[in-house]
Amino acid sequence: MTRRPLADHQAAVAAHLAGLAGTETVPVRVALDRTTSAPVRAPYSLPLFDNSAMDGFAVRAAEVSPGADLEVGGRIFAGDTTRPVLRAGTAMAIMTGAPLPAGADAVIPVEASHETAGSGQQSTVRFDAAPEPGAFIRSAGDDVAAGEVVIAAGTRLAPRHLGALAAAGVETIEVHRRPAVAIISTGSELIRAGATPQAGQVFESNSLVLQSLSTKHGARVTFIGSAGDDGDFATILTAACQDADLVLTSGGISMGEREPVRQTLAEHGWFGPVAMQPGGPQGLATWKQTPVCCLPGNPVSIVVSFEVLLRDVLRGIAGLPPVASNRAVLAHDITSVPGKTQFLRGVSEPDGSVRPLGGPGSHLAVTAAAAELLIEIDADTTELPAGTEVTTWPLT
Ligand SMILES: Nc1nc2c(c(=O)[nH]1)N[C@H]1C(S)=C(S)[C@@H](COP(=O)(O)OP(=O)(O)OC[C@H]3O[C@@H](n4cnc5c(N)ncnc54)[C@H](O)[C@@H]3O)O[C@H]1N2
Ligand code: MOO
Repeated sequence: MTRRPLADHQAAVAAHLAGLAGTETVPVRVALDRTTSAPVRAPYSLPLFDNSAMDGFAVRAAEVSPGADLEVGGRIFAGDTTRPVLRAGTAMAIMTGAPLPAGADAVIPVEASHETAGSGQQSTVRFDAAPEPGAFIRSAGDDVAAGEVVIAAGTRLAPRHLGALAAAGVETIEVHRRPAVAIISTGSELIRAGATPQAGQVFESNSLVLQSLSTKHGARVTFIGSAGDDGDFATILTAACQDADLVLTSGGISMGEREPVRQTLAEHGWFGPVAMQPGGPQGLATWKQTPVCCLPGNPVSIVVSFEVLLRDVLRGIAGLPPVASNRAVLAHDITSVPGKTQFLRGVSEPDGSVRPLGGPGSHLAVTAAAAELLIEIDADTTELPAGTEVTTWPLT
C-alpha cells in the first residue's frame, strides 16, 4: 500500500481547513487571548485631559515663594467635570486624577505644603520650595495621541492589552476567528475515568487531549461526544456538525472490521496511510459541509497527529504564529524504520543534546507524557550516529 508523504498530507490538512479563516468583531471585555486582525487606533488622546499626579495644590510655579502664603481658592476632585480656573495669586487644592485648573502649571504634593485650615474653610497655604514648571502634571496625550495605534495587528491579547484598550475607551475590536471544534472519540471499549473497568475496557483519554490542544492553539471546543463501534457514529457526527466549523475524530480508521469513522466517511473523503509513525492511519472528509479530520486512536498517535498536522494550521486560522521547530544533536546512536517519517518522543540533556525516551509503542501514554519534544527522523534515514543534528518539535 502506498503511503502518502507527510508533507503532502500536511498540505492537504491545511487546504481542507483553509475556509475556516476569517475575522469577526468582538467586545473587548471577552477578547482575552484573541489575536487582533487589524491595528486598533486611539479614539481619544490619553490622558484625556491635563490632570494632577498627586494629592496637593495646583499653582503657577512663578507665584510660589518658599514660606509665603497663597490663598486657597478652591478644591478640585477627580470626577469634577467643569474645568476650574486658577485665579492669579492663589493655589487650589487638587486630588490625584482631578483636572488641572486653567492657568496652573505645577502641582505641589500635600506633604510639601502647610495649609492653615482644611477642607470647607477659608484658608491659606505656604510651601517649602518653589516647584519646577510642569511638576506632577500628567498632560493630555502623554500616553497616546488620538489616531495613534494602541494595539498592533497580530497581537495576542494579554490582560495588559485589554487594559490599554479599555483605558482608550475602545468597546469592540476586530480579531481572527476562533474556529469551533467538535470532538468525537470512537471505540466500544472506552469508559470514563471514575468508572470501574470491566474486562476489555479502556479509559478514554483522547478527547481531553484534543480538547486541551485545540483550546491552547486558538480554537474553541463546542461539542465533545463519543460513539461505539457499532452504528451510532453517523448520528453523533451529524449532531457534532451543527455547531462546529471542524470535527476531529479519534479512532476507528484503520484496517479492522469495525471502523465506524472510515466506514461512514470513506465515500466523503480520503483515508489512507501517511508515511509517518506514529500517526500512520489518517483521514480527511466532509460531512454536512463541515470538514472532518480523522485521527488514529492510539493515545500517543493522537498527540503526534495533532502537533504535526493540525497545530500550526489552527494557529494560523486564529492569527497565531507557528510554533518554531529547533535543531539539536543526538546524544546517542539511533535507528529508524525506512519509508516513514519517525517522531520519537524525547528529552533534552543538560548539554542541549536530545535523546529518545521510552519505547516506540503508540499506546504508551504515560511514558510519552514525560517527553518534552519530538525528534523527527526523515523517511529515508535508518541509522543516525550520536552527534547527528536533527529537527525537534516542542511538545505543547
Ligand atoms: N492491520 C492493521 N492494523 C492496524 C494498523 C495497520 O496499518 N494495519 N495500524 C495500527 C496503527 S499504527 C494505529 S495508530 C491504529 C489506529 O487505529 P484506529 O484509528 O482505528 O484506532 P482504534 O482501533 O479505534 O484504537 C487504537 C487503540 O487506541 C485505543 N483508543 C482509541 N480511542 C481511544 C481514546 N479515545 N482514549 C484512549 N484510548 C483510545 C484503543 O483502545 C486501541 O487500543 O491501528 C493499528 N492497527
Ligand atoms: O501509526 Mo500508529 O499511529 O503507530 O500507533
